[in-house]
Parts: sequence; C-alpha cells; structure tokens
Amino acid sequence: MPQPKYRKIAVLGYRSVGKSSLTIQFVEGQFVDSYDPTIENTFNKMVSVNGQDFNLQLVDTAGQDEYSIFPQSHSMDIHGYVLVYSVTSMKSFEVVQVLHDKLLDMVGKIQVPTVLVGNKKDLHMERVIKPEEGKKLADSWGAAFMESSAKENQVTLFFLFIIEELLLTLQLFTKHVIYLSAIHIFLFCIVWTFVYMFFICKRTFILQTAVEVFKRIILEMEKVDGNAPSEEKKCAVM
Ligand SMILES: Nc1nc2c(ncn2[C@@H]2O[C@H](COP(=O)(O)OP(=O)(O)OP(=O)(O)O)[C@@H](O)[C@H]2O)c(=O)[nH]1
Repeated sequence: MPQPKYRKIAVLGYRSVGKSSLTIQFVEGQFVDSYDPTIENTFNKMVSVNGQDFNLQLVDTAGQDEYSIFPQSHSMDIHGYVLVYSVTSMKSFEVVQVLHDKLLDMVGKIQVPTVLVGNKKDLHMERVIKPEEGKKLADSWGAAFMESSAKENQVTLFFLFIIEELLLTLQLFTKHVIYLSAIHIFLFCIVWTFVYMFFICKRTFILQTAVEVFKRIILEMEKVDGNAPSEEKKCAVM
C-alpha cells in the first residue's frame, strides 16, 4: 500500500456561503445550523481515492468580500482550492469571481486545481444563480463545478472531486515535464552538434590559413632575395 499523500486544500468564498458547514459536514458528518463567523480553522481527514490514501488538511478561511486583502498564506503550500458561493446570493457569485482573479494573481499561475461549489442548493425558493451559470464560470476557469447542500450532506463528492483534480494536474504536469525534457535534450544535441561543427570547421580553416600564410611568406622571401624557391623548399612547405 503506497504511503498517504499530504494535500492541503483551502476553502474560500464570501461570508455565510457555508464554507464552515461544508467542511464540518465533510469531516464530522454533521450540519451546524447556527452561524458563527470563522476567523480560520484547520481540519484533517484521511480519504482514499483510486487506491491512494490522502491525508487532507482543510483550511476553512474567513469570509471575504471584493475589498478584502487576499492573505498571502492562502497562496502558499496550498495544493488546491474549493471556491464557494451560495446559489441564493448574487453577491457571493460576484465575489467568488473576484477571489479567483486575486488567487491567480497571488499564485502567479494561469490555472490552479480548483472546484467551484454552488452551496445551499436545498433552498429552492431562494435560488438566484442557475446551475448553468456556475458551470459556465467554472468552464471559463478550466475548473470543476458542483452544486452542494451542507444541510443535506451533499458534500463528500466535491472534496473527492478536488483530489481527482489534483491527481489530474499532477499527471499532466509529469507528462509535460517528460515532453519538455525530451524536447530540451533534442535541442541541446542539435545546438551542440552545430557548435562542434563550427569549431571543427573554424579550426581547419585556421590551420589551412596558417599553412597558406607560411607558404606565402616563404615564397615572398624567396622573391625578395631574387631567388626562385627551390624544389626542396616547395616540397617542405607543401
Ligand atoms: N439551508 C442551508 N443552510 C446552510 C447551508 N450551508 C450553510 N448554511 C447555513 O448558512 C449559515 C452560514 O454558514 P457557515 O458555514 O457558517 O458559512 P461560512 O461561509 O463559513 O461563513 P463565514 O465564516 O462568515 O465566512 C449558517 O447558518 C448555516 O447553517 C446549506 O447548504 N443549506
């Protein structure tokens, strides 16, 4: 059995969208009905995906809005992100887009393993964001998308989703590294072949030029002396 892999996942989103509820539901299997704003909490859970054990560390972050300063700690040592909005709040949907932009700016990558989650799907009457809108946004990021309800315990799946995303990114990364290495080695060989040929030619050219110079100078010296070069000398120079 392979060793468990450690993966750290941050749960981000606007205030009161259900970040803590989703995390607690996933880790402890219970729904907390009361609302207690989070500063920051960390949870651990072991899960198994495709025969591989993962030691997950989940960081339940404080709710943010578009004006919040994105904490630098949210971009360091984090392997993947769960970005949460509430399907009952347009504001939370707008904020999650700002957060994603800030996240990319901070991480400095075009794409990071992300799952966009539309929570509180049980509140049918209060819904203002359609599933298609969430899906469209996630697609534009190249992220996975799910709707969930912390209340109805529809959460496990998306945490497993993000692990799948992490695995996929890892596989793509490994593939890219192999391709890039092969291309680099190929280019390296070509460049060095050219460099080598250049120096060989240059060296031959220099040698030939040197021989010519000495030939010429001997002939010139002979001319000045008024003596034609002897056959012996010609042969020696040749
Ligand atoms: N009906 C319903 N209520 C939910 C759901 N998820 C969370 N809630 C409720 O929404 C409120 C806020 O939930 P939290 O989990 O504290 O939200 P949060 O995003 O962690 O809030 P901050 O810590 O302020 O950022 C609580 O009263 C929860 O009971 C859900 O899926 N369905």
